Amino acid sequence: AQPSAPAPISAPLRDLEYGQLNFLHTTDTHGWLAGHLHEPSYSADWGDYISFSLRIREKVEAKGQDLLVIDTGDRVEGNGLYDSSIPKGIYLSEILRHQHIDILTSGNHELYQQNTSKNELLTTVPNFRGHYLSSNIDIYHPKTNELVPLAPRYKKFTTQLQGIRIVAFGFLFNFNGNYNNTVVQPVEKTIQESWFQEAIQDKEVDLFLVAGHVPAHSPEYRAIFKAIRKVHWATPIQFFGGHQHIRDYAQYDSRAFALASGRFMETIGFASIDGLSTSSQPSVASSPVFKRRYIDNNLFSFYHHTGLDQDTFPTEKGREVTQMITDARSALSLDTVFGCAPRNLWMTRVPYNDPDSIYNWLATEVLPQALKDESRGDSPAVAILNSGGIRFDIFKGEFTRDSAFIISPFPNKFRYVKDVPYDKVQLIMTVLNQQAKIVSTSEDENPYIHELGTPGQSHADGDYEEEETNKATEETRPLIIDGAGSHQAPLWAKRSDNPDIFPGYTTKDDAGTDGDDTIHSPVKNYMVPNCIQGHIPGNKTALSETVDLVYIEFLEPFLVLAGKFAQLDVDFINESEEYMSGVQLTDLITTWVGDNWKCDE
Ligand SMILES: O=c1ccn([C@@H]2O[C@H](COP(=O)(O)O)[C@@H](O)[C@H]2O)c(=O)[nH]1
Repeated sequence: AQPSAPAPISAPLRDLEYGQLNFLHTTDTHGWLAGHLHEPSYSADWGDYISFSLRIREKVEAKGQDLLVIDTGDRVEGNGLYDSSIPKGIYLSEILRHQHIDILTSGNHELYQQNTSKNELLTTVPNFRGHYLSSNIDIYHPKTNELVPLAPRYKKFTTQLQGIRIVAFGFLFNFNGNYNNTVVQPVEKTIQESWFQEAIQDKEVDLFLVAGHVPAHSPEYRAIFKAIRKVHWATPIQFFGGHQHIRDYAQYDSRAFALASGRFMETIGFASIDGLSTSSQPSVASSPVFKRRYIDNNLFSFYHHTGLDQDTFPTEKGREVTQMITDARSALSLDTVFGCAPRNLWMTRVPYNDPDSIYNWLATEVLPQALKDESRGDSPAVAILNSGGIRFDIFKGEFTRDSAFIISPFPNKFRYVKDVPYDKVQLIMTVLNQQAKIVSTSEDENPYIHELGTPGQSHADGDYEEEETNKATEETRPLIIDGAGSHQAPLWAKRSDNPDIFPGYTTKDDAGTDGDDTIHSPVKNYMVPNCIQGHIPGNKTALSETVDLVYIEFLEPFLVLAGKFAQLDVDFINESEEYMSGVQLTDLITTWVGDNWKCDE
């Protein structure tokens, strides 16, 4: 773990249930390779994960079993380790490559910016040659401008020890927010292509392995499942997915399961299958048995599952990578302090209009006080942000350069159109928040396009409180211990009634409620709107009838549609101009923090 990471806390654990074939899975790591430096439950780093997978490999191979390591994308955007370097990702790419990954795929975040996908093609794909798969993404090659697959479409291989014959694919969900140097083909169309149909005709297959940046429960995975089942009524299928930032496990039939392993290096997913045929034993009598476990990413869990301790667990490679991360964080000055947060500010743990909501803080303090384009004189403005652009909580204590990128990693600037009737702005807000389907930018029924809000909640089941004004009660508020001095406050505390249990993941999935390795008490979450607004009154106290409509540029395609619906006669693309030229939301936040959150001497 990193030198400043908190020590993990002991807790009751469920064991891993190994099988003939075992998997470790990460997804949506978003640059958090240093682990969480304020949360003991997730405080292991990528070096520890490397040691963990090496130790698990030793353990399973000693029993003649196999291990495969999977990563399903969104490795970038979301942490200073990736976003603060110039160019972005130079340290992250080097750190990542030290993990042996058997199958990896691209997420949507690898494709938002031109440089990110270019870096994927020229650096990450070669670093993981033979392992990176891209079944439905093409890229215009930066040198030839020819449209080429980002990586091979699929591969067939056999496992090292048992010779399990696997056909593997690597998909991305039907994403259409990519920069125009890449092309994402819808999954449903891709599976009609001849290469896919030929790949699934193979009769010498013991397992289909579908890795992808695709939710475990999704129309895309159902389509792939159906396509394979048309040809193979009984061959086991193991899907690995992601994108929604949740722990999830979907059962498609008794021989097809999908695992999603959370977000931000909080979770190491584990899956196993027993009862598979192999090249030397092509038919098996029994049905395969599938298992899953979500491991909290910390050393207490890692020691427990490997049966090792602080002396015997670390590997040389793991230690080296931990040091690489420390060096990179130092070179990037990620611990530079901009100010000290006087309290915790939450994304979804309190209602969004609560004084402790990060969105309330942005709407009532940061936007009104820091967003001002001098060239607009006294003109009042209403500024709109999508809540999904904010990615993490702020903990009481030091607010660092790393915190800024963790909260707001995207290089999004502000734009505005002038003289918009205030009532039209409010109508647009209603459309964005309540009529998500209307602002779908796709002709097709696309279940992800309206993800203006925070990733997990657009697909939340019963875990989110709908009632926005509902106040969290004492016992449902996360239990906090204030950090000493100006240090950040850790996000945990043991409960006095049950000293072994503290708040964390309590996952419900298609296999039940016993998936998490660590037994936790639940944390309550509240729905937040897709978009929030801040009022910038200028020198006037009351809002006049027309305002500057200021918006974060990510919202533009959605505003075009919402504007039409609100019968606002504005051409957002051609009539808008930059507001506070060159300033990004991240800059606005850091400036406000520097001006307002002084640290006590
Ligand atoms: O420039 C950007 C890019 C993305 N967003 C927000 O992020 C989600 C997608 O993130 P996932 O991790 O893939 O869920 C997107 O829907 C936006 O809400 C952004 O605000 N700005």
